[in-house]
Amino acid sequence: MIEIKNIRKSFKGTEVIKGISGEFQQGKVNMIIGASGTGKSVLLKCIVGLVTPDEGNVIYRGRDFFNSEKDVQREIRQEIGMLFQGGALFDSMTVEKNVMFPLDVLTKMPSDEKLDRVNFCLKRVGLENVNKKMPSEISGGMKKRVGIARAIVNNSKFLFCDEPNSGLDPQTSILIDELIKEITYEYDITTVVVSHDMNSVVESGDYILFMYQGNKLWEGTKDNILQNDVPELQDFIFANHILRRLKEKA
Ligand SMILES: Nc1ncnc2c1ncn2[C@@H]1O[C@H](COP(=O)(O)OP(=O)(O)OP(=O)(O)O)[C@@H](O)[C@H]1O
Repeated sequence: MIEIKNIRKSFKGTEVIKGISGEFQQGKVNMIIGASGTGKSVLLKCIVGLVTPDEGNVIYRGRDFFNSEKDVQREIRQEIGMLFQGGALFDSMTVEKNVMFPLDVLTKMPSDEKLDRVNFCLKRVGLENVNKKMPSEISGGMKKRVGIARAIVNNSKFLFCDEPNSGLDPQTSILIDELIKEITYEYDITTVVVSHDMNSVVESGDYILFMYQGNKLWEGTKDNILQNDVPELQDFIFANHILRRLKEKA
């Protein structure tokens, strides 16, 4: 589990995260949702330690990240896998080298063991016989799969995904959502996904934190999000015309 407590962050006197708390459960897909510019990415960066909050705590299975010694912070960092927007693969490295990268940097594993682990993860995300391809030779959906393989290669306990569906067609988006869900449940990972894709939210959101202008306005699950009584969340959800029409018919 990851607990966040009263996170605040300002840039040049403007507060963009205004005291957010929440609990991201282990073995669940936890989602941070909200409109563009509302602070989702800044909150995610505070959680993974890329940005230091002005106030608040981020607690990884009992370890308070910002109040820990450097070696504990390093230990937590090694347990984190990240899937960045657009995949963020290294263009000059093969698929195999991309997935192996965290093992090269973070472990002293022998080469044959590293290769076995890379092959296992590539197979797990449905990719075989692509080891020697360059990122430019594979599709956007395949790049995301490679990104997921790289994020779990070091047996991550925490998986962060920033807009995993960006740039994908609706069918590929669904496959990527399914993969993130399956991996989360199978390996009992605490997964946190930043998204503004309502399809993903209603399919995957075991826990959902809705942000609006730096505040948490609602939290709940995919099973009760459509019954919320928060006008800002309703506007966010029903900005999707199909959902709006379904609501009007209901
Ligand atoms: N390093 C920074 N310096 C100053 N302002 C920043 C910085 N990073 C983010 N902001 C501001 O913080 C606010 C929230 O940005 P953020 O990127 O978290 O939004 P978001 O909800 O992730 O949006 P999107 O869905 O478009 O990615 C914005 O007003 C942005 O301009």
